[in-house]
Amino acid sequence: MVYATRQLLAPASEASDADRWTRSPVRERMRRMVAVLVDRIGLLVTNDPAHGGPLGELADAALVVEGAHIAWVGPARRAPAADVRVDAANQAVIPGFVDSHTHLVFAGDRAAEFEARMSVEARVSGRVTGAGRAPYTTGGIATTIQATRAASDEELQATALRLLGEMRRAGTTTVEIKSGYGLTPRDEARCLAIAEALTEETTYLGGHVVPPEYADRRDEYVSLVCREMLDVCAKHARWVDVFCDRGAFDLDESRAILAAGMARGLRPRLHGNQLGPGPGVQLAVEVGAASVDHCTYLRDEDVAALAGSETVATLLPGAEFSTRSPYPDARRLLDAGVTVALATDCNPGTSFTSSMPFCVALAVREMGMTPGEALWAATAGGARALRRDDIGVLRPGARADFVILAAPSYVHLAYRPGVPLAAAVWKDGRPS
Ligand SMILES: N=CN[C@@H](CCC(=O)O)C(=O)O
Ligand SMILES: [Zn+2]
Repeated sequence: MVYATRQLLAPASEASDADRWTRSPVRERMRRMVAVLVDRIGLLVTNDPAHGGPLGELADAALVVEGAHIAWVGPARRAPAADVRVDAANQAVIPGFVDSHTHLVFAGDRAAEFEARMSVEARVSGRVTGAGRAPYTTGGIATTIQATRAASDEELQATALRLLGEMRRAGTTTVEIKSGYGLTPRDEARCLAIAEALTEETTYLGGHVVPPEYADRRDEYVSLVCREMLDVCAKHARWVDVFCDRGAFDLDESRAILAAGMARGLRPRLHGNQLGPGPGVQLAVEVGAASVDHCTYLRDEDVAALAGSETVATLLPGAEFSTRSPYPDARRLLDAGVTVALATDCNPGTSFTSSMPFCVALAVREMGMTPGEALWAATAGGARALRRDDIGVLRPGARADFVILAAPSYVHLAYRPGVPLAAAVWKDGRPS
């Protein structure tokens, strides 16, 4: 089982023998005592600058796992003794991907919307051109809201679990999950409760769009998001997010939604500058957001504001791919000194991919990132976007989340696009 959801959701009184064993302190102590040596790593990416450069690469390396954490990292010839040895067969090992932006709790399918968007463009222009003929609009979100409200908890959970399984098999070991397709107090709270059973990184996105029933009562909806909806959602979330963009929320509305969440102890992050230039980036910097996500349309002052801040620019190339929009200019951000992360934005409307390797390949091919920069952004960058220092890095004390690739180098993630290269994925010190 990739995620121990059943144990998390099952009331204690209903625990089976297997559940009791899974949680038993004896098992936990036994697990901690076993040291696992991952040996013969041809190329180890640690993301620890102590080993040189941002990627902290080590050739002919090894690492030792104890319990859920990394205990030792270094040259294979100096590896300490261990209880169990795993042979990496001279392949590359990288930190697990940190997918810091996903919308996994939803129901329904929008393949028809995608097909129409692709087909209209081709028919109008007579050939496939860039964006502008049939651009993505936020209108399609209503389709997913309707399906999500109609779905049972079990259906929503099953979809999220299926997507998490896809992610894990591709090498992702940490996932942020947003609400945002319920948009009633009851539906947002149940979406977040489902997300909370799957990850620590949950995000309240009642401010995704104004749902159709509030179309003529925007102020009432913003008030609902800031009060009654937040009241029932805050306990399930670590983060508050808002979609500050054309067709979603304006600057004042977005500021109010973030302020309300922050007053309840949630930490801010934003969707911004996806559909056009706008105030999202400036607002993110103003409120000290951990991340502003999309960043497709940036003015010079936006880049400068990010460069002078702790706010990460999280780029979501799956969205530009699936909406046939211009890609964000990662090179411009990196050259200005901005911290860049990559994430999938997995959602049924703009980016129905669960694959971080696909996003890495797009970032390298289309956004001016080197393979090394893209790998860092998909691992350490994602960790920064979640303000975490225990993931996205392989050093003693960090979580033992890593991927043994079926490749001699991480460069293959972009060099061999679409090819499943995650040979083994370890999460919390265990292969999964
Ligand atoms: N940009 C806003 N929200 C999603 C898309 C939502 C949808 O179309 O369903 C995104 O991150 O791309
Ligand atoms: Zn999103």
